[in-house]
Amino acid sequence: MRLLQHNNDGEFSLTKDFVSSEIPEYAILSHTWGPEAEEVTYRDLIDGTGKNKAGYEKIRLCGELARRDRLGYFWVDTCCINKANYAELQYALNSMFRWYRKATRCYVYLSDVLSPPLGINAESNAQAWDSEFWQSRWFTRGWTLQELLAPRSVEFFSREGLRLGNKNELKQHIQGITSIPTAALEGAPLSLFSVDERFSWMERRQTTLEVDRVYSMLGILDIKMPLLKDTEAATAFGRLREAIDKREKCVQDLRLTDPCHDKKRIEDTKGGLLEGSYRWIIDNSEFKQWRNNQISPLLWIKGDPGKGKTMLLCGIIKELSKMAFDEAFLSYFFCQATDSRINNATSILRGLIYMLVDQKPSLVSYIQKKYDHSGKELFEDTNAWFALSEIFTDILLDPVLDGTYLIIDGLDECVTGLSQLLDLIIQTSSVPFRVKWVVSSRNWPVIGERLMNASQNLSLELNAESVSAAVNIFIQHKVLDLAQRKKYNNKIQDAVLDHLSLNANGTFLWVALVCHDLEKIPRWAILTRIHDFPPGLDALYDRMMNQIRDSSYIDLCYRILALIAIVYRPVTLSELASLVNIHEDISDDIESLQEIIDFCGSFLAVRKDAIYFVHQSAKDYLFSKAVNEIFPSGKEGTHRDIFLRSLEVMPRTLRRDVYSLSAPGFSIDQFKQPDLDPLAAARYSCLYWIDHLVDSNTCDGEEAYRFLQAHLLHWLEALGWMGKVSEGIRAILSLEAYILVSSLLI
Ligand SMILES: Nc1ncnc2c1ncn2[C@@H]1O[C@H](COP(=O)(O)OP(=O)(O)OP(=O)(O)O)[C@@H](O)[C@H]1O
Repeated sequence: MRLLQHNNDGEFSLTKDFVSSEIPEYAILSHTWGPEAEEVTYRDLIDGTGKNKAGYEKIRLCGELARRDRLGYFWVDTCCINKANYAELQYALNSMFRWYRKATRCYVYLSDVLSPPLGINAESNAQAWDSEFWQSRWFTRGWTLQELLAPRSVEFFSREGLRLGNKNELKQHIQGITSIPTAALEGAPLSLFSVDERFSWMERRQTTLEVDRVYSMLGILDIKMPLLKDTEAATAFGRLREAIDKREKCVQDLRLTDPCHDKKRIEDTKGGLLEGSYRWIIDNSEFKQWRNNQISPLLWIKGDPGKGKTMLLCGIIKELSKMAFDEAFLSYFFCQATDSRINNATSILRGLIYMLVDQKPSLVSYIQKKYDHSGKELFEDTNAWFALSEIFTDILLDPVLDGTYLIIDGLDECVTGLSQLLDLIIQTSSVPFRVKWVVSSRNWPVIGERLMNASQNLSLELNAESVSAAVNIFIQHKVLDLAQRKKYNNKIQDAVLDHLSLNANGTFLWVALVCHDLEKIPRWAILTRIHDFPPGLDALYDRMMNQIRDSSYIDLCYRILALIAIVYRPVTLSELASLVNIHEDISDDIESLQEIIDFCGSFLAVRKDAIYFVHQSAKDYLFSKAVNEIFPSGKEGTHRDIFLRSLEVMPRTLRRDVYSLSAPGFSIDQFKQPDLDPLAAARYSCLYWIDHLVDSNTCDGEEAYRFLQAHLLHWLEALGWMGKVSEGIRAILSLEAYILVSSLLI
């Protein structure tokens, strides 16, 4: 970027061409062009001509204002770009938005607005000024749209160079003139506004050349385009739309889940984030050292189950999100072993990249070329990890991501590809990368061996005092809530508070589980039963298990727990009903299904119709301490049960034209799923029946063959409605491999 700088003689001259990382602070001018001959060009400045041109005055004004604001450099589009150089012009067109955004100050020179009123006749002058401002040509031109939106500080000046106000002070006027939402004027990320809405801001604006309307939108849409030849000008808008459509398709295919929604769901499932219980981290010395880059850009937060790592990371994200947009980007991922969509290294990379391109869409350029060759397969085939890690490292080298924060919660819950993920994290937390990482995990030696020396460590056990204080805040909050809802008197409230404080041992989860159980105990029984809750997570799980053993529904509870522990993604209540063979009369009765889940102690929780383990440690407990009871025929037996149940459920549901639409060729975009979805109970089975067959290790595909013979097309139709045909093809390929291996074994 070439800037202007004052000389000793009071005039100004061009500087060298700065590379991005070296650009000093500068001011920038926004104006409308007069007749071309009157504007000062790059050539004029090189040749020392142009002082007599009318355009010289506004450059001088910009220089004076920059000096007033203690800025040594300034930039003016008429003379800082050598338009005779094609490569430079192309670079400038694609960089203009960023240059306006990075400017410390932007001065808008309104050549058709006179100074605001002073002294006598102020009121009538004010009206004249008002109407000149509203009618100013500056608001009708194409390029000035990005000059209004991109910079943080925009000040308006009259023809005489007097200050009229800044973007914030004149916000009401500007909003009225342009119809641009106030949030966008206040600097909200433009990616929050739809592409169509952003196009609409340009609708009534003009540019000298039609093609400039396209170029002036590039930054606003955060897209890069090569310069078009004159012959291509007529199709410029079409090309821009096409580039945007291609980009959107690529991002859609990249998105597996939205980590932002996962975070909301996890926070909600865990009962909401309590501010007082995580704020200690902000003042923690290791955290501060990491923030100040003193030891390592990689912070590893480690602690035992239920110590509050996930919620702590939610809190850290909340704090980091308070940074101004564009100061740094923030991308995160919450890993959950219980959900096959978010429990592996490839999904983690997809999530992190998705969040980055969502905030900075032009980063898609690092993916687009490969995606244009391979389509969605790029993110899904056997080489997906390699392709994605290459894309990820390229993206992280982009200077625009300097100081970006990357966060992964639950490395111990990354079931596939943990080792390669750790390598990548360590690699990208060193020079030349300038991103900062926060990762969390349990105290697992396999993770410790890799991260211990490569990161700044923050152990929750070594910060026991802060964690205990945070747990106490959590206890007080939970007990107060219980006391209010269950109308405890002071004696009961104090007894609960005492028992929890004495036994929590710095473990949030223990408190959460006990409070969950206290909900079900009547007020009058609390004083006698509060001591039934032993300290320690495992002891609490033992107690829950004993309650199931003593209940009349032991068999049903075991089948449900086994199923929820084995499924590849959380199932809904109606899917559960169809998969564990619950009595037909209640399979549609949500309240009864919910009651059945309650029989499983506090191991399970239902959120938004989906069933989850209350915590990963509950599932771990079942696998380590109750595996023989829950899985009498081993895990393979449960896989086989789910497979066989799926083969019963699907034929009952799937049929030709399952939604009774009659018309062939019905577009999926026009389709609205009915409230009573005929596929509801069979969705899980359609997606995963083959995976369960494969994992059951049962050496015959006879049942599968019979099902496919009768229902292959029905199944494909159902997958089509679910938008999961490619998953079906992947499943068929794995069935084929499975049958092949099985037949060799026979
Ligand atoms: N700041 C907080 N606000 C509200 N609830 C919290 C907070 N911290 C912890 N909890 C409660 O404690 C429980 C356990 O916390 P969390 O899941 O964060 O532990 P964890 O250390 O990530 O466990 P694990 O390593 O086993 O996954 C949560 O389900 C929630 O109920």
